[in-house]
Formats: sequence, structure tokens, C-alpha cells
Amino acid sequence: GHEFFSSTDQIAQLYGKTKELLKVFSQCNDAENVETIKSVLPNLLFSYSDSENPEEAMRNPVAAYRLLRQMRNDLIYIVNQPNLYQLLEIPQLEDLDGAASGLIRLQEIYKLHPEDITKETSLNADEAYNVGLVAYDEEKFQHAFLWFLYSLDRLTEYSTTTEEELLHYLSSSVYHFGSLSVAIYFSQELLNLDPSNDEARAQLNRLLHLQSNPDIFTLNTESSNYETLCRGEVDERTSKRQRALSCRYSTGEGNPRLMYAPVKEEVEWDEPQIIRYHDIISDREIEFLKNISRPQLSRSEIYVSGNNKLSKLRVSQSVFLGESPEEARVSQKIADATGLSMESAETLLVQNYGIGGAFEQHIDALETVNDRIATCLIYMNDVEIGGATVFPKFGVAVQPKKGSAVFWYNLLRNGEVNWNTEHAGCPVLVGNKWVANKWIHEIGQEFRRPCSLSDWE
Ligand SMILES: O=C(O)CCC(=O)C(=O)O
Ligand SMILES: [Fe+2]
Repeated sequence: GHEFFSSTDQIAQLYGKTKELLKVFSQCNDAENVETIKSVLPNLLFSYSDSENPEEAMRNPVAAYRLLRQMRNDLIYIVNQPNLYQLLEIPQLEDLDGAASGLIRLQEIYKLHPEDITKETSLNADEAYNVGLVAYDEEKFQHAFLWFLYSLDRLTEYSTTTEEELLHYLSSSVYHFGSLSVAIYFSQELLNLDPSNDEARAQLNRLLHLQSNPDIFTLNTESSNYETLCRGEVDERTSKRQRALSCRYSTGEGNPRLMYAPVKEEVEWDEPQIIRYHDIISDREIEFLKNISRPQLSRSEIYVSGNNKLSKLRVSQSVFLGESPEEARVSQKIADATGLSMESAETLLVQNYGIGGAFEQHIDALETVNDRIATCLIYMNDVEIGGATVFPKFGVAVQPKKGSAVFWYNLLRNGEVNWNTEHAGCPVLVGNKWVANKWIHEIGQEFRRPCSLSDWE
């Protein structure tokens, strides 16, 4: 079936359609089971705010996760009424888990407690429990523990989650990340609640045989360079090297198309060069690209030793556009700005990220003949928080800016892969993220970027 969690835009589309569907049901009078449906409709409708624009509703990943759960419940409810046709695709359990996994990724990278990430939108006990279980499955025991604690705090008589389940998982997750005495505490609580629980008694006895006591509230996951860059903690450009970087108007050495509309170039980094072109694509072109891509989006894959496959390392949906006058126009602008030939370039890959959606470190080069000599990455919107493109090998974070594009060479002049161009798309903490990639290949650049035998250029 269809996947939702890997593209916030897909969730937004479903949200819009679900609202419509509920409205239609609330107005129809002839369906047989309409009375039952009608009796619950006010409740369902109530939770879908009328004034809210679906895309806007997705800017907060916690809200997006809640809505996904809620739409699943509501749509399942509707489909279970006889005589009502299901017109919409129902989010699957995999979507809820994928969304929860996105929230955990955000917590890890941006070092957030459940209370931090739910400041705007809180989760109820059941929703939090589900996030905890996903963290537990991913062996992120400290995060799991904190979510179970959060869930325990919010337990009510309406919760499906039970205190026993939570105590069990609290004990077990805290045990895994190291605090034995706290594990013992929760195990004891569980036994107090239900003295006949033999499994809990055995567990408590096992725990009582062990000892240790670390700090259980400090989020101390090891950070890679990628993660520190995403958080904006380091960025080498803030050092004195920045002064060497510049901004200029380029007329492409006399290119007639640029004479009257020069491109604004900014050097984001000098070695290897990373160049930002400002205002390379207009808002209208962006809307057009989004609209043609939307119905064609599907989960992005990663390329590993000759094969494409789905991976948690890349949570987004994308589509390679077909050839069209609009695609060609964007291509031409990139050709003008970079001075490179688009003869063997791929068509634009339009990409929308999901809940906590990211693309972890990778290189764009495929290590094949006629390889991807360069990348031009177009930002189709501003991202409120997170979502930077980062280069861990030299410590630069580039923030998306609507209408701009960044450009770099993936290959050295001698044709070898430049491993320093390794980069990542950080998870989107607040907002949505649309980008479009133009991958430019070697064939056609012979006279534009002459090759060299040196092994460092
Ligand atoms: O989204 C980003 O910032 C990076 C995307 C990227 O590296 C890619 O699609 O190859
Ligand atoms: Fe990339």
C-alpha cells in the first residue's frame, strides 16, 4: 500500500481528504448506517480543525504523528460501517511506527526530552506508549524509558495502556541502559500492584543480584559530527576562515542569458567549493514542480553496491520528473549558473521529507562510468528548524533557503570521488522540506571542466 510517514506532504493530502470525507458524511442522509456514523461524526469532525491548512498542520512533527494515528482510527471506524465505501487509503501500523521512529530520531539528534518535543502538542498515554515501544524495539532504551515515564504520568481511565505494561517496560528499559537500582524500583512497584505476577517476581530477583548507578536523566547518546552539525553546535564557517568567503554577481563570462539577469553567487565553502545560487528558481516554478510531483511521490531508496533499496537512512519520498518544458527551463538555469552541460544530466529529482525525515551521510557519486560529476540541490522552501544540509568532513551546515540552490563537485578533476563531499540532510524538526536535485554527469563537460592528472584538485 501507500506509505505516509516518509512524506509530510502525503500526510497533509490525506488530512485534507479526510476532512472532506467527514464533511460529506455529515451531510448525507440516505446511507443506511448514517445514524451510527452521525452520532460519532461530531467527535471525529471536532478534532479536524476547519480553519487549519493541512500543510501548516504538518509543520509540527508531533502533531503530524497524532493526526496520522487519529486518521487511522477514524478511517478504520468508517470502513467498518456496512454500506460505506472506503474512499481513502488507511495509514498502516508501519506508518505509525515510522512516524514514532522519526520523533525518536529528532530527539536523538536535537537532544530533546519528551517534554521538550511535546511542548506545543502533547501526547496522551497511549500515543506516548507507542513511541516508547518503537524506541525500545530500536534498542534506544533511554528514550524508551523516558517515553514510558511520560506515558505513566498521563495514564487515565480511558487509556488502553495499563500501568502493569508500563512498569514492566520501565524496569526493563532502564535496566538495559544501566540503572539497576531504578530497574529494581519499577520491578518492585509492578510486584506491589500484582503480587501474583510470577514473571515480575523472577525479574525482581534477577535484578536484585546485580549493582550499579549511573545518571538516568542525562541524554548522553554519542554524537557524530553529523549530529553536532545538525544541531548547529559547530560550523567552521563561524571561524576566521569565513572572512575569505564571498558573495558576487556572475554573468557567466558573457553568457547572454545572464547579462541582464546575473545569478547571485555565494561561496559557502572554499575547499571543496560549495556555491550557493540565490533566487535560481521562482515561487511559481516551485509550486508547479510540487504540484506535478505530488501524485507521483514514492519512498526514496538508497544506492548500495549496484542496487537500490529502502532504508531507514533515508526517510523521504521522491520522484524523477519526466522531461517537460518546465523541467528543461530549470535545467537551463542550472546550466547557465554552473557553466556545465546538461547533456547527460538526470532529470530533476523532487523530494519531500517525512516526520523527522532525514538522509544520513552519503556521497552522491555512484562510482560508475559517466559518474555524477556534480550536484545542484535546489531548496524549494525555508525550513523553520532543522533540515540543514551538512558536510561532516569539513564542518559546514547549509540552511535551506527557498529559491536558492547549492552546488558542488562530487568528483576531483582526475575523475576520482572526492570523499570530502560526504553530506547529509538533517531531520526536519519544525516545518516541511522540499528539495530538488539535479545530478550532472561527466559526459559533456570535457571542455567545460577540463580534467587533470593531479590527485588533489
Ligand atoms: O536534503 C538535503 O539537504 C540533502 C539531499 C541529498 O543529499 C540527496 O538527495 O542526495
Ligand atoms: Fe546527496
